[in-house]
Amino acid sequence: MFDDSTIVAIATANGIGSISIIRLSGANALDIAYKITKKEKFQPRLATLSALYDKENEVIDEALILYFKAPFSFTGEDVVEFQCHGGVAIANIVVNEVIKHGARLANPGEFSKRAFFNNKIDLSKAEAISKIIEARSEDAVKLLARQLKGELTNFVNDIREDLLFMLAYTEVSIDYAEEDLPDDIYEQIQNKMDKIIVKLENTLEASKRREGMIEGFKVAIVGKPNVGKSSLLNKLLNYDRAIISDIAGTTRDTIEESVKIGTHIIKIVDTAGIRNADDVIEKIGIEKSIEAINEADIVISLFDNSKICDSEDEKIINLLEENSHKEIIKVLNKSDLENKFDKSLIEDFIEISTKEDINPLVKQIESILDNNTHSDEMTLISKRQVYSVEDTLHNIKQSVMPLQGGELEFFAHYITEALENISTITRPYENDEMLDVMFGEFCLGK
Ligand SMILES: Nc1nc2c(c(=O)[nH]1)N(C=O)[C@@H](CNc1ccc(C(=O)N[C@@H](CCC(=O)O)C(=O)O)cc1)CN2
Ligand SMILES: Nc1nc2c(ncn2[C@@H]2O[C@H](COP(=O)(O)OP(=O)(O)OP(=O)(O)O)[C@@H](O)[C@H]2O)c(=O)[nH]1
Ligand SMILES: [Mg+2]
Repeated sequence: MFDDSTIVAIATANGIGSISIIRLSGANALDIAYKITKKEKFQPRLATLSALYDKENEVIDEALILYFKAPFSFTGEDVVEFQCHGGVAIANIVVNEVIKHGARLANPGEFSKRAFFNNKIDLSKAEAISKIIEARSEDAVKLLARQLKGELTNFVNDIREDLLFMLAYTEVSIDYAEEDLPDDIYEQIQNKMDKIIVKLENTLEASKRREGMIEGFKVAIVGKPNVGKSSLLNKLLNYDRAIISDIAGTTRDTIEESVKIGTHIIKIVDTAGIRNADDVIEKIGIEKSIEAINEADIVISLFDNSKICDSEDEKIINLLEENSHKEIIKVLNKSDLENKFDKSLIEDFIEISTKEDINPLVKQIESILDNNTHSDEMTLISKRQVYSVEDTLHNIKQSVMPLQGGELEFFAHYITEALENISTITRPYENDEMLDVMFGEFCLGK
């Protein structure tokens, strides 16, 4: 499936740090380590201090050597790690020397790919590793760590077991006479089927709700012109990102920036003001605001507390009602000025001023995100996983009718397809291209 060359890469980040790790994997890893250290033996899994030499016998560094004897390593092959002094210069010299001794530079994700093909990790775990490295919030890390520890693997295995049970039903029905089968076998199948359907639907729904945990939840700030949307964005970011002015229509395009709130990463979207405009550019801006509402996980709807509520505000209140399934936070801004807004028109609002402390709003955002993330529901972490579950669900639903009609061959056909689809989450077969693309997206040295 891949060549058996010995691969090498710097495993640590490219920059200044106290230690750099160079990782080697493959049949020649140990031999190369002997040559570079002039040693004759390494005890597996025991850190050994040694000088490293180049081909001219000059000392490169003093390093810790760690040998993992196959198959008990991350990749399942012989692995040697050189834990050197930090910085990119030493690490590059070591890599070059290792290459001179016959290793080649690893491709992105190649260590993980080998771990996968040697059955050390399945695909769901490989995906978790890849995403954990890029995760920007503690929440994302915790979610991904669960998948790395096998939560999705177990989920897939449970479903596979149930599907196999159902498939076995068709076998026994063919092999045995009707009267030898348990009376309730059909109900048992139907019960299992209903349970799987609910389980898969819940997982898809929970995963959709928690999509933002990895990439960041989207928070859109909307309102009519001049209510202080850009001022709020700047305040949340803690720097002057957007231009602010008292001229209505200052922001014309949407602005998106990431910031951390509590343990969550959010993407804040500042939008153009929503109003009845004739100006073409402004109209586009308004359409984009509506789009931002559609895409957002949380909508912050801003009103000007120093002005009397007008038809433009009402328009926004209507727009919010159309989106009442979303998390909406209604905010009365400019509360430092004389309050003129008719508060009976909206419920559950927060009063703030972007000139002062906006903590009540931040707390509210945090609490919504906490509620959406702090649960142990099974969560899918990639589009690939979502598609597999959707396809599986589809197959199972297709199998219901044939089961009821006693067409057991058709029933078995759909259940077999469901089995294949759910299995692709952990172990896709005959799909080299997809695997190449996937592992190619991993960071170098992983
Ligand atoms: N120095 C170092 N730290 C690291 C890694 C590494 O490769 N090197 N990892 C790289 O991602 C992660 C740890 N993951 C690892 C996973 C499996 C094995 C391993 O040797 N597995 C063997 C033995 C298992 C055991 O002793 O329980 C095996 O699976 O057979 C090593 C690291 C994070 N930290
Ligand atoms: N007194 C007071 N003025 C504010 C407050 N927030 C914003 N402003 C002022 O209101 C004006 C409009 O602020 P922006 O942040 O540009 O408003 P916007 O909603 O982004 O406006 P558009 O981009 O035109 O849609 C500016 O002059 C701000 O300084 C506030 O809490 N109190
Ligand atoms: Mg603005």
